[in-house]
Amino acid sequence: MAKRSGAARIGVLGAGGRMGQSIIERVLATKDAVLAGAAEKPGHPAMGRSIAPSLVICANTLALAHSADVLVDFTIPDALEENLTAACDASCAIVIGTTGLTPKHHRLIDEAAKTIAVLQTANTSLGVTMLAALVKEAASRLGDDWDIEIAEMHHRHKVDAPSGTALMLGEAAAAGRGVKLANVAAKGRAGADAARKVGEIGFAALRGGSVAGDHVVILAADGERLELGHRAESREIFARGAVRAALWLAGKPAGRYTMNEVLGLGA
Ligand SMILES: NC(=O)C1=CN([C@@H]2O[C@H](COP(=O)(O)OP(=O)(O)OC[C@H]3O[C@@H](n4cnc5c(N)ncnc54)[C@H](OP(=O)(O)O)[C@@H]3O)[C@@H](O)[C@H]2O)C=CC1
Ligand SMILES: O=C(O)C1=N[C@H](C(=O)O)C[C@H](O)C1
Repeated sequence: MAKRSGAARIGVLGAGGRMGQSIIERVLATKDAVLAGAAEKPGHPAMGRSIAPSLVICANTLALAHSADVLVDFTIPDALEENLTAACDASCAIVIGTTGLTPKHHRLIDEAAKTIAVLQTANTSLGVTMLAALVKEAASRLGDDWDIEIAEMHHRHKVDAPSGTALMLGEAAAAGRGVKLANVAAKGRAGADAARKVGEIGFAALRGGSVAGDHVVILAADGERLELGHRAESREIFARGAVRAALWLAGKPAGRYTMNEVLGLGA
């Protein structure tokens, strides 16, 4: 990947979306970043919209990848394969913030990371990255008699549940406990047979209004409760973290990187 010289050129995918718009603003306000362009899916109402002098939102992800050092993808899971293919074909790094990813998507990311630099995270904020480390530590030190539950609230438009961040915090708790999340996760309890099972990590998802993203991990024992949480006051924090990650990733050799590395918290 020899495309980089000077400021990093960033291409934004999902440019008409809530995060896409916020990331474009952040790139334009960042000294070391240059907006290479922005793309949306064909036929999107934002197509052709002006985003900077002589730059409009286009539908050609591959052309954008060729003109960028790094793509920033906050779109939908179904767009991931095409976005990774374009990034690999153009030898362009990619930051993936899209949530709702399945194991199949993670296999595609691992495969792409053999060719290009890829950073995937469900949450680009500094606070949540730190929170995940704290949750892992707490889960590893407190015994199995501490029940772990994760609650989150997001705006009324969010389509995936539990949030990618809630699942990431669940992974952190499970890793602290030395178990696999898939074996202990309880998502959306309901009905007359929903009593908590020993060792479960439970999830509750609330949706409403314009909430940017609230998460709390509750560790509950007999007689006491530890709550570790984070509240996003606006999408700006995610955009700030995404651009920071993009600048860090541009020019890196092929591999799969983490937000912890961007923030110097270790792999
Ligand atoms: N990692 C993090 O820190 C954060 C992650 N997210 C995640 O980012 C994703 C986007 O969130 P948000 O911006 O709120 O959602 P939006 O629905 O507002 O934006 C997604 C955009 O992507 C567009 N899109 C769909 N398919 C394609 C495609 N093939 N190519 C290019 N663009 C496409 C959508 O178009 P259309 O509307 O027509 O479908 C839409 O404009 C979600 O998965 C969300 O959970 C959000 C915040 C922070
Ligand atoms: O869709 C959102 O808005 C958000 N999605 C991410 C998630 O699923 O965790 C991150 C953040 O909480 C906002």
